[in-house]
Amino acid sequence: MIELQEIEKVYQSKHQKVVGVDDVSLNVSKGEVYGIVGYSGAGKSTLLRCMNILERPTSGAVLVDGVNLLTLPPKALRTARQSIGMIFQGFHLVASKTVFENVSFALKAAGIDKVARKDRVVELLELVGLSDKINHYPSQLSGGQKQRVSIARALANNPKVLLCDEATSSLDPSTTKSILALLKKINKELGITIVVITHEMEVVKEICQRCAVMQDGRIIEEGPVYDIFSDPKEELTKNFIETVLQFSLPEKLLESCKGTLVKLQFRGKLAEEAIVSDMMQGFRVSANILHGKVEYIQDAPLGIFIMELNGDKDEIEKAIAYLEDRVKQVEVIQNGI
Ligand SMILES: Nc1ncnc2c1ncn2[C@@H]1O[C@H](COP(=O)(O)OP(=O)(O)OP(=O)(O)O)[C@@H](O)[C@H]1O
Repeated sequence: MIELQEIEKVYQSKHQKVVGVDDVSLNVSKGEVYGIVGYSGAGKSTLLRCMNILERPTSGAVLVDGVNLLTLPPKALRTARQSIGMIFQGFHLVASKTVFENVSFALKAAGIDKVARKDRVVELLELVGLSDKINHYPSQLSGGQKQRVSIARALANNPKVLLCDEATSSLDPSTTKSILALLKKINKELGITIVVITHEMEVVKEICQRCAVMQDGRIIEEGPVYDIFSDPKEELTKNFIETVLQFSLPEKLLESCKGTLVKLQFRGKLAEEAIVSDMMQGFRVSANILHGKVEYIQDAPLGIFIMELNGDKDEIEKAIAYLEDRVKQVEVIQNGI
């Protein structure tokens, strides 16, 4: 649905040159939710804005539904843009207009007549759960409600794609969850392709099927969200994963552990098997679980355990070999003292 080919965006001023996006190519498939994650300044917003030519890339090609937007004359580009909705962290609502007028405006701009506009606004507000706020002003709404209005406005002209620029970053955790649930519903029920940029890995975990990690204008890692969570390759990706999975142990606990510390990661069905108790029955070792959780990533389980093994060196080695054989992802984080 969206194909970026070798996108580069350079900001050139009199005294300096800043590379916002540096040679990025990626594909977002029709109907998927795709996440782009990175810290501030990584180039996420610039890249997202290149997808609807709010920002014109310095070089490269932007294909949306097979059409290279960079080759379109202004009028055709304006029409093509109607199939790409966008929402922002700051909502961008017009303060002096009611909810109805804010949503209706997008339809008016697309040349829809008054009667059809009214029906469509009512339908859209129902979809986002705000029918009772139709005559309210933005100042009378909470952050979550404002974002719902901006989602309704973005969907007004039946876009094929919805771009979300840090759409939940200014919302509290429970409002964030409800907005993410709404985005999920829009994706499932309306089949709209969604691209989200965020610095919150939790958002990626919650709604994305695939994601890319950006640093210094480049994509440093990309793949299915489950693979990124269960087997991150880059240090930065590991840091992002850590914010959700939090598998580090407190220093104090680490200091007091005298045994061998092992971290296990169970993918998919393995998370439901009794591997640790099988190991304890098979070998003369004791296992003290220091940390353990099963995280669900798009309904697929990912289990993480950190345990301390005690026993004879030989038995511990055999137990670890057994775990490696069954679990595959085993890391000895401290050898027994
Ligand atoms: N209009 C501009 N003029 C000059 N430099 C810019 C401009 N817009 C962005 N940049 C630079 O491009 C780089 C990427 O910025 P961008 O806003 O895309 O990052 P980001 O990952 O979205 O960060 P944030 O989450 O803080 O917005 C930064 O170094 C930024 O300073």
